[in-house]
Amino acid sequence: MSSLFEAIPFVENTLYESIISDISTQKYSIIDNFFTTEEVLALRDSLLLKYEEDAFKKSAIGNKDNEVVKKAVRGDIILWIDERSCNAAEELFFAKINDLKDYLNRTCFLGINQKEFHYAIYPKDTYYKRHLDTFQNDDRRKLSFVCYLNNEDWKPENGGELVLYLNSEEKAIYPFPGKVVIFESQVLEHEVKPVNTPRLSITGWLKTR
Ligand SMILES: O=C(O)CCC(=O)C(=O)O
Ligand SMILES: [Fe+2]
Repeated sequence: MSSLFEAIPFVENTLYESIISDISTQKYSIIDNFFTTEEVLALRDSLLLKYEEDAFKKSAIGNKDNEVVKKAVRGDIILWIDERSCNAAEELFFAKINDLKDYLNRTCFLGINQKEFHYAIYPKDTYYKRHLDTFQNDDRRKLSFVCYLNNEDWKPENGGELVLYLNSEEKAIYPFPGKVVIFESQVLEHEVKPVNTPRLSITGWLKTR
């Protein structure tokens, strides 16, 4: 008799295995070219178009039921992405995210069955102070996911490093285009250093119900 697991072919994915290994040993993983140059370009165009349409709003601290806008803590402006009404670029984005999510669920039994993603723009002189990505009234966020959509010529002098506060060191990560950073939402405190050139990204969370 064939078992349920034999019915679903499993192909090991080297990239995903290295992400899983990184997260289990150090609580975070950095993937330099998770998105191709073309994908970044399409997603950046999508972000900029929506910004021109004025769809962004000042981001808030707290979740959707408990929102307070606090400029002293974070200065980015955000736009949530609705997976049910995606454009072509966003569809490709979610195809990659869902593939990774399904792999994580099959290999790590994480039980991820929800996700939420938003575009973010950090205008000049904004930042996001040191924080954890979980809320007092909601601990469903398991993995945080940041994808940078900056121009190819982004320079370290532009600021906006993501700093992860590890046990023994502070890890600074430059927001180069196509790079993805994944980390454990409930464990790793982090911050975004002040930017002196607008900084573009998509941030999201893989969640349990
Ligand atoms: O953009 C980043 O590098 C991190 C953003 C962040 O920490 C957040 O939105 O919670
Ligand atoms: Fe965060």
